[in-house]
Amino acid sequence: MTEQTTRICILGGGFGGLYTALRLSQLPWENGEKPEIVLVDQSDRFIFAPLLYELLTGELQTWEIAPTFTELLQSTGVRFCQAVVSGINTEQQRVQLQDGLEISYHRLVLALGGETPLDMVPGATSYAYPFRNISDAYRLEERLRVLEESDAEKIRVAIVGGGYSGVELACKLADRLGERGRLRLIEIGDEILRTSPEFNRAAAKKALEAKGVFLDLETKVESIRQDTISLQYKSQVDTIPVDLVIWTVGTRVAPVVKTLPLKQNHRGQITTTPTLQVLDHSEIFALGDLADCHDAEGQQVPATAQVAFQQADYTAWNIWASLTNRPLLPFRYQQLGEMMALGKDNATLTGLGVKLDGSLAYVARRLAYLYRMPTFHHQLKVGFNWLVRPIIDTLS
Ligand SMILES: Cc1cc2nc3c(=O)[nH]c(=O)nc-3n(C[C@H](O)[C@H](O)[C@H](O)COP(=O)(O)OP(=O)(O)OC[C@H]3O[C@@H](n4cnc5c(N)ncnc54)[C@H](O)[C@@H]3O)c2cc1C
Ligand SMILES: NC(=O)c1ccc[n+]([C@@H]2O[C@H](COP(=O)([O-])OP(=O)(O)OC[C@H]3O[C@@H](n4cnc5c(N)ncnc54)[C@H](OP(=O)(O)O)[C@@H]3O)[C@@H](O)[C@H]2O)c1
Ligand SMILES: C/C(=C\Cc1cc(O)c2ccccc2c1O)CCC[C@H](C)CCC[C@H](C)CCCC(C)C
Repeated sequence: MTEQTTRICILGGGFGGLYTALRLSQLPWENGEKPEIVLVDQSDRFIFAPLLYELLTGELQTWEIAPTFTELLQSTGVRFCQAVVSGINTEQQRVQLQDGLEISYHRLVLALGGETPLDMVPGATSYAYPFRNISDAYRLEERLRVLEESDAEKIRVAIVGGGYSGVELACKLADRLGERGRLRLIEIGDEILRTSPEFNRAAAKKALEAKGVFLDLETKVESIRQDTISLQYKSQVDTIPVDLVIWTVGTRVAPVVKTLPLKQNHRGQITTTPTLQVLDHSEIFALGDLADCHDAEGQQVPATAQVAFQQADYTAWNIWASLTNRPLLPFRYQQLGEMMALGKDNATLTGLGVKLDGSLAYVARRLAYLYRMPTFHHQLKVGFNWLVRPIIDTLS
């Protein structure tokens, strides 16, 4: 009788899934122990979301922030399968794909991330633009191009959500649109960037003010139409003409995750143990935005790339440990700080005892993200381009 190779199936190739696959491929598997690693994603590209805004300003190109999985997984031994996950039979340990194929697994990694809910107010699904992935960025780019080519004197943009995405988008778009832009940032609370360190919040407020972005605080979006947005402020509703509404509020787990017979919290996130295993299913690991995870100290971890990136190391290690009869490690989250883009030559950074803003923070943020990019080969390609491109641009 032939013994079947152990198969690890990773669903989702974002910060959680891709980095788990890469780490797993680097672990010291002994001869004959090396499992088959399969990474499944609906897209052909990994997306480095923290740098997604830079596509809109032309500062970066698609290949830099969204390399293909084929390129990234070259010579790692990880098999990539481009497919939409439609279900999981947790009893038979089989993943169902939309094209009808099935993949059986010995260990399963759930890392499907989240999506932006557009059904929070009437009209948003039809008229608002989300900003989460490459298709969103391309769709938004196309709308901006049409507006820029129109003969309208002003381009009126409303950005819903004064969190990180809303603030970063507002600053980048203000720089792109220049004098033609009329931007407003709509925030339901009485403060933007509620969870940010004071230094970053102050730098962001200063940048928004300098760029003339109008702040609507304590303001709720009532509804969105093709060319208007209705805003409620202190029980009064105003309807304002707009050319573009961008929706950045909320993260919801994908519908396929909701259908799984696994314990979930009120937001649909899957409950994990500190070792990142799913309750009652020690063969299934969950991480990133879809996981409800309390770390070794009992702290609930936020839904960020920084967290998913760190969880990937633990997930890979714990899968390796579970297959080689070693003890598993509880996830220890290290909050290293946060960085924010505040335009085409401005950023803010608070972390590891360092506080920076302006162009220095801009460069530091770029370097810190270069260091976080997947694979040394991709880092080299991108880093080389960042060094050489300004020289070519100056000469041409
Ligand atoms: C514009 C933007 C900027 C951000 N900036 C930062 C930042 O600066 N710092 C930070 O810490 N966090 C940032 N975040 C948050 C961060 O991107 C997420 O927390 C992080 O990506 C979560 O990682 P994940 O692996 O859970 O999911 P993701 O990285 O979203 O990956 C999920 C993957 O699953 C795939 N997938 C989904 N459903 C299916 C399906 N049914 N079948 C097959 N594949 C599927 C997707 O294609 C995707 O590749 C930002 C988010 C956005 C939108
Ligand atoms: N640079 C970075 O580090 C970075 C960049 C992007 C994303 N991220 C991470 O990715 C995740 C998502 O971030 P995000 O910025 O996209 O979203 P977010 O953090 O959820 O921010 C959304 C903002 O919108 C507000 N809001 C909620 N409902 C609203 C409504 N109906 N109308 C108007 N405003 C409303 C929220 O206010 P309340 O807070 O009062 O609810 C919050 O300020 C977070 O975990 C974040 O840390 C990080
Ligand atoms: C705040 C820092 C890291 C946290 C962090 C934030 C994210 O948004 C992530 C997204 C995705 C994956 C991981 C993370 C993540 O870990 C970085 C702190 C950086 C330090 C404070 C110092 C940075 C030094 C520069 C690299 C060099 C500066 C040179 C300068 C221009 C002279």
